[in-house]
Amino acid sequence: MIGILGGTFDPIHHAHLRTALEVAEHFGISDMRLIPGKQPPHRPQPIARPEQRLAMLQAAIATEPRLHADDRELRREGHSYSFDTLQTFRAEVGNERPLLFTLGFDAFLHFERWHRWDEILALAHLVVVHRPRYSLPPNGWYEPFLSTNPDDLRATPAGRIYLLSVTALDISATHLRMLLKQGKSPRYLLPDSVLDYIQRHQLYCE
Ligand SMILES: Nc1ncnc2c1ncn2[C@@H]1O[C@H](COP(=O)(O)OP(=O)(O)OP(=O)(O)O)[C@@H](O)[C@H]1O
Ligand SMILES: O=C(O)c1ccc[n+]([C@@H]2O[C@H](COP(=O)([O-])O)[C@@H](O)[C@H]2O)c1
Repeated sequence: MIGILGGTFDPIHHAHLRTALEVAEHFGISDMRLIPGKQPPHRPQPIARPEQRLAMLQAAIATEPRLHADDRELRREGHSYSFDTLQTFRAEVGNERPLLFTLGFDAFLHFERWHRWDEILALAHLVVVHRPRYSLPPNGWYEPFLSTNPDDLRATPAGRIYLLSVTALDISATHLRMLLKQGKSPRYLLPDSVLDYIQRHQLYCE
């Protein structure tokens, strides 16, 4: 089983890290990939450069062996579509190994607008994690795909949607960038190693 958490990570924060770790522990995953997007679709483009977002991610996960920084989207030109990313995983690991693509409620609410969204479940399972202030509408398109049994996801390579409560942390990168712009400290909302990097490179201050 390979776990995947994609994001803009501008910058990475404790809610991303807890989500990645809690998904890994819930499913017993030893290889959880955090994948920064080079050109994230459907949102304003990041402020920090791709290599800076990767460096902050690497600093954040340096001491946790289950979490791995994966730079495949940074090596690809154009929009960082998840469908394309998942296809590269399938080319590497074949069609049998379960892939667990993790995303928060906020991202999942727009899933039907994603590039080739209706083909993504043929490539991976989706683990949709709770995020404070967001909820899913009842009777959504996704209901026939829901599973509540982790063994279902272990037994098949793709095709299920699993809702998971993770520690509720109302942290967003937008809020962290706003604090920094206002000259306030985001300390304790993200790892000190990431804050050190931000300060050394004077990121998000204007
Ligand atoms: N506080 C949180 N709780 C649960 N999931 C989260 C949280 N923050 C981010 N995520 C999830 O992590 C993934 C990457 O998120 P992203 O890098 O866009 O962070 P963000 O804090 O939402 O950033 P921004 O404020 O810049 O949009 C998405 O799937 C998102 O839903
Ligand atoms: O593939 C798409 O069309 C698509 C559209 C929006 C978001 N995503 C993915 O969703 C993840 C979270 O995105 P974001 O913008 O919240 O950082 C990240 O892996 C993105 O690549 C993917």
